[in-house]
Amino acid sequence: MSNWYEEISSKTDSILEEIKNHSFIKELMTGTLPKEVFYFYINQDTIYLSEYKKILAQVGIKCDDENETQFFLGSATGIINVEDALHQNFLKDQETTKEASVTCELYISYLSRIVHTKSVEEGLAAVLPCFTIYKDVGDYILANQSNKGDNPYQDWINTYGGEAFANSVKKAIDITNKYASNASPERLEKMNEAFEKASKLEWMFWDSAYNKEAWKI
Ligand SMILES: Cc1ncc(CO)c(N)n1
Repeated sequence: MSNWYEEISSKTDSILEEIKNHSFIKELMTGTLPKEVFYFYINQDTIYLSEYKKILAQVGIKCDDENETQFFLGSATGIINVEDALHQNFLKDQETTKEASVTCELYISYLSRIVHTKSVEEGLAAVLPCFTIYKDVGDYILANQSNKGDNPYQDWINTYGGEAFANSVKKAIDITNKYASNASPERLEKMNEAFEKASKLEWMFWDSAYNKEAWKI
């Protein structure tokens, strides 16, 4: 019997395919991604994660089961501590900015609006691609790369392709499926829209880093 996540991931499969085929991901896999592009990405991702922590905590507060709240609060602190360490490691000795790019600002603002002004179901659907897409990309690279020994980005790849992250992604999916199973058709439609929009924003986030996106003014 299929569940909400299976259905929405098959509907948005083309976005995931576009992400896997993006030059950013292809070059990350071969290790040929220019260093300055990766630094731009990690710098923006540091800014993104500092807001995403708060967004996850907010989703957790809205859940009505204590274990679910614990899971999201734990994700906000635990997983992101791991990611922060990864980021600090890659960014050491690099010049950094505190200014979010247009796309980073858009993604953070979108998630924040959904979790603060919409239903818990929509909030869960909006934050889910951050879990699932990174896991899918991590697994995809691990399964297809031929240079595990000498890829400068291997620590990044292992973080998202690893088992610890997979467990946490599974839990996020299970919680969201549970809420979806009790949602009205109207609310399910909103969940689908949120999942799709956040998935597109994931693609845009990588694309904006690849092009070192600048504010027009
Ligand atoms: C933009 C973005 N989405 C998802 C993740 C995974 O946590 C991340 N580090 N950055």
